[in-house]
Amino acid sequence: DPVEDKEALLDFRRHIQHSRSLNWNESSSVCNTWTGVTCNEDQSRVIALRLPAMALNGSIPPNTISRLSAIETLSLRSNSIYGFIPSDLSKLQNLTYLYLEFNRFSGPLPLDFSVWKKLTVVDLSNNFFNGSIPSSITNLTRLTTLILANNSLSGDIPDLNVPSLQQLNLSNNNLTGSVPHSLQRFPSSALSENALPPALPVQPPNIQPSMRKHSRISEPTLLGIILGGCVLVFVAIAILIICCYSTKGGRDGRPAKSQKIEKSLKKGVSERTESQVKNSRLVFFEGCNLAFDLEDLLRASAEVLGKGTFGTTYKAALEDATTVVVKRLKELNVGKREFEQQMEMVGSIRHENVAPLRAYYYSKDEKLMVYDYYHQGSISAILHGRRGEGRTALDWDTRLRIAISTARGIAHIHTENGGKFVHGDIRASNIFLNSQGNVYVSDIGLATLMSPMPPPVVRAAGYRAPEVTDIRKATHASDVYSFGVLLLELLTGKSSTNTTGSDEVVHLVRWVNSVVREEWTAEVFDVELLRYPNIEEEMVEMLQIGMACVVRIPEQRPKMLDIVKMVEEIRQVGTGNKSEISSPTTSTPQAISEIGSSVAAH
Ligand SMILES: Nc1ncnc2c1ncn2[C@@H]1O[C@H](COP(=O)(O)OP(=O)(O)OP(=O)(O)O)[C@@H](O)[C@H]1O
Repeated sequence: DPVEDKEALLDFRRHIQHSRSLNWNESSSVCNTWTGVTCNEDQSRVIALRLPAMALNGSIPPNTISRLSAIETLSLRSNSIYGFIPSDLSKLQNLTYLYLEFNRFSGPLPLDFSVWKKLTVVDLSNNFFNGSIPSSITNLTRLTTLILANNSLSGDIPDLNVPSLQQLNLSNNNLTGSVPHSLQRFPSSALSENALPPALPVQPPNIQPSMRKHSRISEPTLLGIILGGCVLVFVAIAILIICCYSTKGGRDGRPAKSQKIEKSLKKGVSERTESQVKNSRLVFFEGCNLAFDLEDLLRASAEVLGKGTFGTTYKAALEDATTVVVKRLKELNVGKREFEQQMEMVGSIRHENVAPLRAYYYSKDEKLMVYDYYHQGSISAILHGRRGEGRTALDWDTRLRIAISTARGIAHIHTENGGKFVHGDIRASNIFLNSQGNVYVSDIGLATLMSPMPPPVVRAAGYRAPEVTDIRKATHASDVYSFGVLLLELLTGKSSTNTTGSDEVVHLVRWVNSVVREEWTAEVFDVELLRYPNIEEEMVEMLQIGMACVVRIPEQRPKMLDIVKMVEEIRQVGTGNKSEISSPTTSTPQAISEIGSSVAAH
C-alpha cells in the first residue's frame, strides 16, 4: 500500500466533514477497498481520487490532497466544498482531470494553470468563483475541455488559443469585452449569459452591454427561459426518438450506438428542475468501489443494449473508463418507499453468482438501476446468438459450470429475507458471464415491481411455470421451474419457445417431454455437444434434473438447495472424467441413443 498517500488521505478525511460514511479504515488496503481511490498498477501510488456526491462539507484542507503527488484524476464534484482552491494543489504535476463542479468554491481561479502541464479536462462550473479567467490556461497544450459556466467570473475573455480545446463553456458569468478570435469557433451558447456585446446589435450597442453588465436576468425571466428551453429540448428529443425507432437500430441489425438514444437517457433529467437533481442522488451500496454521481451517468456516452420487459438497458462509459449498465425502468407499480425497500433488499444480496446491484436512483419520472457490465453478455446471447460459421460453440464444461453457478446463485437468493425472497424472472437472458467466465444471476426481484397489467411477456412465456398467471406472484417453486427450462436450454441449444414453420409456438418443455416420451432422447441434445467425448451420462443426468424441475405440480418440484447438490453431482455420477476438460472431438450420436431410453423412464 502507498503509505504516504494513505496518510494524506486520512488527513484529508480528518479535516473535512462528510456525512456519508467513507470506508477508509486505517487497517484496510487503500488500493483495494477504499471508496473512490484508485492506485496505479503496482499499487505503489494513488492516481485517482473520486468522491462525487459524498456530502463533503468544508474547505479543502491544506497539505492533504497536495501530497498525492502522483494523482491524475481529482473529482470532488457535487459536494459542499467552499473556500479557495488551495495553492498547494500546484504540486500535483500529473493532474489530468479536474472535476470540482457543483460546489461552493469562491475566490479567484488559480493564477498559474501552467503548473498542471497535463491538464486535459477542467470542470469548475456551478461554483462562486470570481475574478478573471487566467490567461495561463493558454499554456495547457493538452486541454480538451474547459467548463467554467455558472460562476461570477468577470473581466475580458482571454484569447485562449488552445488548438486541442474541443469543449468550452463559459456561460452565465459576468464576462465582458469582445469574443477573441480563437474562441469564435465555439457555439454562441459557450459564452451566453455574459455581458458581451451581441454579434448583431439588436439594441444600440452602447446601451446593451452596460445594462447587462449590472443587471443579471431576473429569476422569473430565467425560469421562463429554462422552462421554454426544456419544452424545446423535449420536442427535439421526441422527434429524435421517433426517427431513431423508425430506423430500428443499426443497419447491421445490432443495437445502434446513437447519440439520439444517449440523449433519451438524459431527457428524464433535463426535464427536472435543478433542485430536484440536486436532491435526488444515486444511492450506492456498501462495498461499491465505483465513484460517480448522476451527472457522471448523464454525461457518460451511452449505448442502448436492448429493450426488455422492464425498460431500456444502456451501457454507459464513464469518464474514468469504467463501464456500467444502467437499467431505466418503466411502468412500475410502486411508490418511492416500496421501490427503495425492494432496492435495499436486492442491493444487500452478496453472492459470487449473483450480479450485485451497485446503485439505484428514484425520482417521480425516472427510476434507474446500475449494474456491472458483463463483457461476455448473457447466456441467451452466447447460446443462441450468431449460429453458423465463425461461431464459438458453448462447450459442455462451460454449460455445466453455468448450471451449477446459476443453481447456487438462485439457492442463495431463496435464503434472503428469511427465506421468502424470490427471483421471479429466471431466464437465459438474465444470466451473464464476465470476462473471466464467472456466472452471475441478474435482474432479481424486478417482476414484483411491475405494474398490474404488464405488457405481454412473450419472452418470459417459455420460462413461466404453468401455475403463474401473474408474474408478480412468482414463488420458489416457479423459480425452480424456470431454472429447469434453463437446464433444458443448455442441453438442447434451443430457446425456451420456438416457432415452427406454420408459426405455431412450441414451448421447449413440451417439446422435450414429447421427444423423451417417444424414446428419442438422443434427438434432444444440442448437435454442438455431440463433439465432446464421454459426456452422454452427464447430459442425461442433467436432463433428468431439468425434467424434475419442470413438472406441472409445484409441490413435486425439488427445492433449490437440493438441486444445487444434484447438479454438483452430475460430474461424479457421470463418466468419471471428473477433472478433465472435455475438448472438441468427434463422438457418435449412437452412443447417446443407447442410453437415451433410461431418461424416458423418468
Ligand atoms: N449487466 C449487463 N451486462 C451486459 N449486458 C447486459 C447487462 N444487463 C443487460 N444486458 C443486455 O442488455 C440487453 C437488454 O437487457 P434487458 O434486461 O433490458 O432485457 P432482456 O434481458 O433482453 O429482456 P427482459 O428484461 O425481458 O429479461 C440484453 O441483450 C442483455 O443481455
